[in-house]
Amino acid sequence: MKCKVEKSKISGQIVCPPNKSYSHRAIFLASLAGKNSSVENVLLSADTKATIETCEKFGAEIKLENSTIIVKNPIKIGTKVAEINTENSGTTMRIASGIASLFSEEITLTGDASLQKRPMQPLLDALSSMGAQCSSTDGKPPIKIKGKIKGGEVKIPGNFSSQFISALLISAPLTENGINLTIEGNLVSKPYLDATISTMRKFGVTVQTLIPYKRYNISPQIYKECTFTVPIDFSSLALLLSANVLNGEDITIKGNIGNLPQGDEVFIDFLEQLGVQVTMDDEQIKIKTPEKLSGGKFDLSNSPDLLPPLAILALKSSSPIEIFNVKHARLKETDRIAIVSRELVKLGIKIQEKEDGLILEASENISGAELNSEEDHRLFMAFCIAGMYVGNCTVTDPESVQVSYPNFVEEMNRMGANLEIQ
Ligand SMILES: O=C(O)C1=C[C@@H](OP(=O)(O)O)[C@@H](O)[C@H](O)C1
Ligand SMILES: C=C(OP(=O)(O)O)C(=O)O
Repeated sequence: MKCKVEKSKISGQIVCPPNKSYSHRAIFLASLAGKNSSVENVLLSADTKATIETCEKFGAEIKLENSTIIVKNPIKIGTKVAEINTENSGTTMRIASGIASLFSEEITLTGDASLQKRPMQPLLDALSSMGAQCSSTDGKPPIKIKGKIKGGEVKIPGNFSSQFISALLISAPLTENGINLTIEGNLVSKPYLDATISTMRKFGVTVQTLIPYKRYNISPQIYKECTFTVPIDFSSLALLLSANVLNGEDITIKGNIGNLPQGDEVFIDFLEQLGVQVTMDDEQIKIKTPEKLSGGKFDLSNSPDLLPPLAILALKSSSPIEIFNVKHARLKETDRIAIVSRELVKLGIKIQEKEDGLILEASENISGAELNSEEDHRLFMAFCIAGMYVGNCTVTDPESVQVSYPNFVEEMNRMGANLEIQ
């Protein structure tokens, strides 16, 4: 399927979707805690449904009431587990692998074609060093894990994905000995580790930080019952804000902003650097956009998911937008550096692809094109927003929005966009 995109102006109010990363973490931790933990304002998307189904396979009983998840019975370590398929969700795959290592029976985890290309070896090596037997296809899913790990000293490289470290932290309190964790090299996507630790704290577990983003100690503990409320998703908000900058007229974005750490909040600073005025309180965000953005250099090491919404702002920028320090964006649902470079050039943006980022500059000749999003939800949404600015575009794979923002197309059209699924 594809989506035809005509030049569009959008206006009015829109509610930002709940946060995907916190929904995953809270569903897992509520399922590991005692009876009757709940997660309010949970994101219900294909990725978070994969997490719910994974917890059910691990033996949890979960009830859904409107947008609240209630765990009737927690995960039972030792339940006989059939194969787990986490579909397109890297977060689910990584955290579930950590939990699988607490079971003594072998568990197979797999995912869709995209997930089968994403790295798992550093996490499997870390679990093996604690006594698990792990196998995989070239370090990628499908993988097999046979625990059970007892904990102890573990080392893991930080330069591929913070999700490996989140996975070890979440499983650590449930090991016999606890875990002493050392992160080797520079850690990417650091705020996602803060998100993991904050969520663990809400569920009554303490992570001792010996050296931030380097050394952690987690003693044996139990997760305690909690009612967790999920805040808005700054990664989805970044897409809404870039839609507003390129195509918006008097838009108000609503949602529970909360005070939990979110690396992608830095998008607000990026917009200000580009010359956009942002007004924000606890419940809503409004912006005022200049005729032309001013360009600049942006370090996305801690916020890789901002690459698509930031890259498309080059369309309205008088100077280049340089994105750097984000080689790990190549390890997502697609190689986002390569695909953004390959596709946005079709609109007439001049692009230099670097190993760790992109330099993008608008040209005189901006025109519509057929854009291939390669079934990557963030690329599909960013390309549609770019298409709304340029006009006369098509973007492939509209169904990918199910992963993080299921009603994206309907919401854009409600606000006046001209997106037609064909
Ligand atoms: O833990 C998480 O919820 C996530 C961590 C980040 O991945 P990496 O740590 O692999 O960069 C981010 O890109 C992803 O969308 C969600
Ligand atoms: C990379 C992403 O998610 P995950 O790693 O969970 O697949 C994403 O949502 O952009």
